[in-house]
Amino acid sequence: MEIFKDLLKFTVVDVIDVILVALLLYYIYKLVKGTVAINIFIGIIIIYLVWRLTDFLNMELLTGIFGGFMKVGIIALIVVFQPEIRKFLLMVGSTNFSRRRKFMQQFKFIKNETGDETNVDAIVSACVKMGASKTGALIVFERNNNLDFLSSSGDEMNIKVTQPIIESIFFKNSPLHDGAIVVSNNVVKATRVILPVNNEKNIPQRFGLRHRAAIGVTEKTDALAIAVSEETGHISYFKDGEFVVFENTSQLNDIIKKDLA
Ligand SMILES: Nc1ncnc2c1ncn2[C@@H]1O[C@H](COP(=O)(O)OP(=O)(O)OP(=O)(O)O)[C@@H](O)[C@H]1O
Repeated sequence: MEIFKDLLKFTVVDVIDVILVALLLYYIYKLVKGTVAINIFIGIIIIYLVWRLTDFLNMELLTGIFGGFMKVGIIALIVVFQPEIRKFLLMVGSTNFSRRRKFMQQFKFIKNETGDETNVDAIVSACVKMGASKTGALIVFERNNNLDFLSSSGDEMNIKVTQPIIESIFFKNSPLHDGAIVVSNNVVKATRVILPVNNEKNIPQRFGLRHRAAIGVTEKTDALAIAVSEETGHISYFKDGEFVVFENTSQLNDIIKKDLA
């Protein structure tokens, strides 16, 4: 009966509390989805639920054991989830709300602040041409995480994306061809950008620093990246620190457009 009485005392603050916890869990799940951390995350949820259950049933010994584990576990969690916590904090701290297209589109009648949609066709066509001429390229698409902290390592630019512009930047004799470019809302924001390199992943030997940089930036932020290999002319697409498989350039076009939507 006590439980029902408590349920009746459910206030608006409790509803908000539950919604916020659900949102938090959703974002944590999104961060660890597809990684080994997902199993640890599920394990922790199970232990937490068992702990609450034993507490509810007044099983003191088990509650003590699980409670003790949960308390010490916090430190272990910080160590185990260090990359995910870093990404989460970055996601919270550098979210560009103006770039939340879907959300902002609801307010289009007020003012269109979302900027132009990135011309993915022009970028993919440029990559195909650069691939054919074995011209190396590294293109990063900014999404919700602000990449200004990376762009500042390169040269600031403010130029609209077109196929010739992308090809000219990466043209071998161009002074801008080294490093990566950052594209946001159809604008090349920066060139010659140095990206964080991933040193851990066991990626095939034939992939060097360009590809490791593409993996690095996409696992540390929510950005997307395309790399064109100077050696093979092959185009690779990266999301969440992983290679994304595609069958042809038209499919690549569709995947990127969907990821940027
Ligand atoms: N951390 C980085 N940030 C941005 N660009 C980088 C970074 N590391 C390397 N690059 C770019 O990648 C270029 C080629 O590097 P590297 O040959 O090691 O890459 P790769 O993955 O083997 O690519 P490729 O198949 O084109 O040779 C560099 O000249 C530089 O322009």
